[in-house]
Amino acid sequence: MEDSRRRSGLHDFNLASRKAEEAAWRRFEAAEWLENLVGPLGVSSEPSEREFISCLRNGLILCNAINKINPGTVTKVVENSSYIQSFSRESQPPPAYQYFENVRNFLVAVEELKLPAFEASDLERDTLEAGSAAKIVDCILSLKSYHEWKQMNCENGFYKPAKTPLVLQSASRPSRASTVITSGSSRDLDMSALSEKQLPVNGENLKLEDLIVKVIAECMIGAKENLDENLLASFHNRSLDSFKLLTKVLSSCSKQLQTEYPELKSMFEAFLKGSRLQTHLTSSPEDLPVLGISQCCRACLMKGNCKHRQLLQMQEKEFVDLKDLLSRTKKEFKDLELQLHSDLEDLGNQVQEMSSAALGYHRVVNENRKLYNMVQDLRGNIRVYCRVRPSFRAETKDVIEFIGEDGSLVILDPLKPRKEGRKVFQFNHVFGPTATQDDVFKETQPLIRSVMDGYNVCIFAYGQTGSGKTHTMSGPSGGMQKDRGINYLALEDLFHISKIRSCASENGLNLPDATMHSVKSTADVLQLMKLGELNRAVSSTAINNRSSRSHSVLTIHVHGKDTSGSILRSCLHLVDLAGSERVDKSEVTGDRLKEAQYINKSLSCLGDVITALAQKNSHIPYRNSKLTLLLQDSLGGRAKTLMFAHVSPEVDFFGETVSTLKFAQRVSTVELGAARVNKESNEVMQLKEQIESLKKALANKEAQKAIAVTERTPPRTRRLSIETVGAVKTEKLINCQEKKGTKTPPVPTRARRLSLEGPRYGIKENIQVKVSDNVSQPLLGSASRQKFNQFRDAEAVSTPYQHWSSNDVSIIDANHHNNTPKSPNFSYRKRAVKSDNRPMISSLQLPNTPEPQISARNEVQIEKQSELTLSTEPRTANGKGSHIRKSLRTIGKLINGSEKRNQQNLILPTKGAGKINDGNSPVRTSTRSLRRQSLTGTETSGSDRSRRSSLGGKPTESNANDYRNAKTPPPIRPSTQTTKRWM
Ligand SMILES: Nc1ncnc2c1ncn2[C@@H]1O[C@H](COP(=O)(O)OP(=O)(O)OP(=O)(O)O)[C@@H](O)[C@H]1O
Repeated sequence: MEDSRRRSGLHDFNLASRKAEEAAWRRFEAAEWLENLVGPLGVSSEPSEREFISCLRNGLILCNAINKINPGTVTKVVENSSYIQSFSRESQPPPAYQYFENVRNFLVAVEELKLPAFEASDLERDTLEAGSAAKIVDCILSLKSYHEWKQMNCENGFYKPAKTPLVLQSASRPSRASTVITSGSSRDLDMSALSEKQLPVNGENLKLEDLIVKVIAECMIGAKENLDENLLASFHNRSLDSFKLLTKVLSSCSKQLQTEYPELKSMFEAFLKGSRLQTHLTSSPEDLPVLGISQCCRACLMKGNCKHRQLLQMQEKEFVDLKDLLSRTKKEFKDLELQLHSDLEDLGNQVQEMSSAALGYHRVVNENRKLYNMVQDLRGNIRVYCRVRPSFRAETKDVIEFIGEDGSLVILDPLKPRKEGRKVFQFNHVFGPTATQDDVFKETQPLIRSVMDGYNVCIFAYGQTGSGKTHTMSGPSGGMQKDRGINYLALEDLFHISKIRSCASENGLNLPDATMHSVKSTADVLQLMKLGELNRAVSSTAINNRSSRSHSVLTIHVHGKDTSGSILRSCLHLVDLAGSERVDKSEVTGDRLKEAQYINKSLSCLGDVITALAQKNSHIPYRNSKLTLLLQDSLGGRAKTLMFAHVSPEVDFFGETVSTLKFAQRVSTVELGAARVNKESNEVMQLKEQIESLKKALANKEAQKAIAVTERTPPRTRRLSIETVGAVKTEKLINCQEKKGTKTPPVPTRARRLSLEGPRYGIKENIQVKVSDNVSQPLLGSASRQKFNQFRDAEAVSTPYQHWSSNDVSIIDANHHNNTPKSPNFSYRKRAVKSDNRPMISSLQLPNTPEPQISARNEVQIEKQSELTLSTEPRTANGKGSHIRKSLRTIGKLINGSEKRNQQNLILPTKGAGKINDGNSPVRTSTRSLRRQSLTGTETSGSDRSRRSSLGGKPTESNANDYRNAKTPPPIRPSTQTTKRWM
């Protein structure tokens, strides 16, 4: 549609331009003829319409021309010269009517000759319009034809005004002159005159070419007679262009020439051959528009180099090319559009894929972390979580560079270039400064809950002073509800589970001790914890204005029975360690300094234990401090252990941060073996009961014997062992050993030391808060236990299937305080404690003097004692004693066979067990003391030299004051050094 419109537009343009050229051609011809006839016209050889008309306006040329053809036709011609002569004086142009006279005379003469005329107004400048010159040109060319005819016929014949096809259009316009001339139908015109004419002889005035053109023109006029009206109509309504018309006319001319002028045929052909017309006649239809112009461009035709045609051809070609280009571009555009659509679709799909991949990635990361933790559990590794507290100094730079979701932590040494100063650590999880207490608890919850399934769990917070340990374990001070720590949340959770499990059994078996009610809610325990918090030593240092000056241990014992009747016993230690500190930084003095030294010493012992565990040493120095002894079950008893390593983000503490992270890294390599459930089958329970009673009987017997022997013979101290001596003897032995400067003071000595300095520093007192007498008592005496068992068994029968018939929680708050007020609600006792970190052999309490109230924990210790006895060869024996021992041995074997775990946990005090420092310790004494010195800021000597900084590392006396040289744990075997990363 568009194409056809464009094509018709182009066709119109071609037609108009052809017409214009045609008119110009005729005008030039007229001008040329007039010039030849009357002399120079004063215009160019190819005048414009305006020029042409203006030169004819005065009618002088026209009158002269007609007078030349028919002399005397216009008798009175107003000449320019005469006019000039008559009006030169005034120098004014002649009036218009003078010119009009000339024109009118000329037009009258033309009309008399029956030639096409025009109107005088056509010569007026003002009325000049496009095409008005055509009538004038027609008139002049008719005059020319008449002149030529007159010359040819020499007055012999009758002139018929020629009307060439080229003037048909102008002639078709209604005009007075044409009406006159063409009053008769054009069909009335005949060629009779031409048929009568004689061909001019060669060599006459006319050239051959002119002659041929004349003949052709005549033929065309003649042929017009034969032309179809329709053909002419087609030409007028532009469905037939001039070229086709001319072609048709020429072909009829050619026929006519052949028939009428056979002698001209060859000449005609020769003419066509030499002229461009030949080309035009033989041109292909595509050249038709071009031909139209060429026809009109007579000058070009004559010269033989028509530039217009070439130009048009080029333009046509360009046009075709452009059309091609357009169609190609359109196609390309469509292709691009399609491509764009498909690309957008692809992009959408890719974005979707990527988002689902990202979701998948996060899922996989979480899954991997869980699996990693599972593997760690299976291997029995201590879990290590790292927590970075928020920075208190916004203006200083943080050393924390990156905290990964996968438990990776990158810190940056502020004094080194970025690349070299970067240190990467890997933990089970890292909590950033924005992590909330709930976030931390959520990660810890599964571990805490496993205590309800019979696993021992220990969670301890470690780190530099002021790094947020207490915040994690207890929350902000003052017992605020908001941001409560793990201690509170864990308790709440445990009680919640306990409640759910006991509700699950409508007639559930409750523990027989009704007094348990006092700790059935978190509030009860919180009460206890508040007591503990009150008793905890807290003071201000340069680093932390509420610095804990003692370790805090909250132990929750859980007792329960599963559906098979097996007893589950587990405990949860929640430990908030006192912070390691560089005394030069904390700027403590006096008592605070001593506290700091004790804190560092006990942490050092913890480091020793961790190192020994990491190196899988055969001997683990648990007994080197009260702290490690307390945590023995958790650190080596196949318990689930979690450590929170706390770091401060400030640049000032970079050294401490690195050392804490290194220590934590080492802790994470410790393999404790897969955790085990503390389950005792019914059979074992019965056997234990038996052992209990036998043991008691044996103890009574031996005590009596010992007294008798003491009375008879003086003590032989060298042969006494700590397992068999009586209290009095032991006292003596201790005194003796103290005099000798032994490194392992026996129990009573330590107890005495406690009374002297214990309440002041470090772990001073171990207050065991017994939640319920009724809970504890059955665990002690055999009579009570039997009673308990009977009750339990009876209840067990009545409730055939319950996963947990009930859970019972007893609590040992091992906070250390100076003056513990006796609470009427709770009974408590001082445990075997120590004021320093020397070993406490709590398991060596004399069997015949059991404390009236003893906790579940003590119960365990008693059990160990009995096993200890079983595995140790008795010094004295009589018939009865050996009999009892025999049966005990048998029972012990039974127990040992079914309860290997207890055996593994058992610390057998062999002859060398009382030593503080065993020879197996991998770190040299001197190195340890140097490390400790760097931490405590004091010279160490004697037995203190055997201690190692918990932070371990290289000797640092040379740079003890450099905070960047905080101690690092001692190197561990390459096999354990490898940072574990989750798959
Ligand atoms: N994650 C945390 N978000 C907000 N405040 C915190 C965070 N961790 C620690 N703090 C704040 O930092 C200060 C020091 O924390 P905290 O007393 O728990 O340190 P600590 O390691 O127990 O120190 P110390 O060993 O001296 O007892 C406290 O004011 C505490 O509220």
